[in-house]
Amino acid sequence: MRFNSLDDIRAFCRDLPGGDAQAADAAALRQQNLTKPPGSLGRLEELAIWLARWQENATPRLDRITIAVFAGNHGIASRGVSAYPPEVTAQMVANFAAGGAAINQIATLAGAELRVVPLELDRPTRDFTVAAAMDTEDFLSAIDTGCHAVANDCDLLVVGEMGIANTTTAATLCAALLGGGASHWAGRGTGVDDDGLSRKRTAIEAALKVHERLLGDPLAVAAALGGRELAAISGAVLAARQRGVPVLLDGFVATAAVLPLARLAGGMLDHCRAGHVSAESGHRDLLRELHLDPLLDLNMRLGEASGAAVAILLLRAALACHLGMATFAEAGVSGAGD
Ligand SMILES: Cc1cc2ncn([C@H]3O[C@H](COP(=O)(O)O)[C@@H](O)[C@H]3O)c2cc1C
Ligand SMILES: O=C(O)c1cccnc1
Repeated sequence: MRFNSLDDIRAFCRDLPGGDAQAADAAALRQQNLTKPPGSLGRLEELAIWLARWQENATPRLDRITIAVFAGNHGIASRGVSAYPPEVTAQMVANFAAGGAAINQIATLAGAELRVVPLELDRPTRDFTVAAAMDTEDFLSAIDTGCHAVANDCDLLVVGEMGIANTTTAATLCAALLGGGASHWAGRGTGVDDDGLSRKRTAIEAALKVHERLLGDPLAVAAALGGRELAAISGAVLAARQRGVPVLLDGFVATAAVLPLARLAGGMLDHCRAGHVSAESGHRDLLRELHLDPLLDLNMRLGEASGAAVAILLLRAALACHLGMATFAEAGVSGAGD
């Protein structure tokens, strides 16, 4: 799939694929017949049914899981909004390739393929307190990169990011599209001190002023106040919707990346689940705004898809029960009131 204009994206969002209701009904019926009191596996039951709906298959699979970590650099990093220098983005991309990051360990444990996608790291986006971070062409190109990260035969997509200063970008998108002010959405990210947090708030406020006239247009906001790796995440989420691939979102940054899409169309994130709620302040409120109930709450605040990757293990538990358990009839177990 290729979006040649912002209007192409808007058109796709107006006519979203709805998943397979029959596959979901069949999976729900199977859950009723498995050897357990109805509902006793709690959210694991709902997760199995959700996989069936969005894979369009009553017998869902988790044979091929892709974790896509998109990386980008941000002009706003020059404002002293991160505890780390921008070189760390490329250095961590090298660390992912060498197998030395947290996500490498969790991906291996979860049986998932890790795909790291750097987006023009030596050409940071513009400082959005001065000008638009990206022009439309740049934004669409990042969306396209995200679309290409989703294979047709993928059973589950997990999205995350690496980009020094991108918690400022994420907070700016939230403030622009949800209101509430810079202080509400700015958190400590990699661990900025009080001065750093204050620089973050100042940058967000300046950006909101400079781009005030765009604030009613979610895609214009995503281009002017976003980042390439966030745009790529939204592209991957769009492609997943088209290709019948359910998605796990990682933390604050990955969730903020899809906020502009959610503003375009109710139901846009129905094929997505929040893998976890990050300790980054703002994530819990953002999830509430998007009606996403996180699967895990582990006080993690790393990014790089790590929280969502841990949640793959829960999906594997849900699927193992769904596919492997016996029904009451098969096991000769009496039902309630038999
Ligand atoms: C060594 C290291 C590894 C990381 N892995 C993810 N992030 C996370 O931290 C960054 C966002 O925080 P801020 O907005 O404060 O810069 C992103 O790159 C994010 O993925 C990391 C950050 C560091 C330093
Ligand atoms: O929740 C996140 O996405 C996050 C938190 C801190 C640093 N980087 C990312």
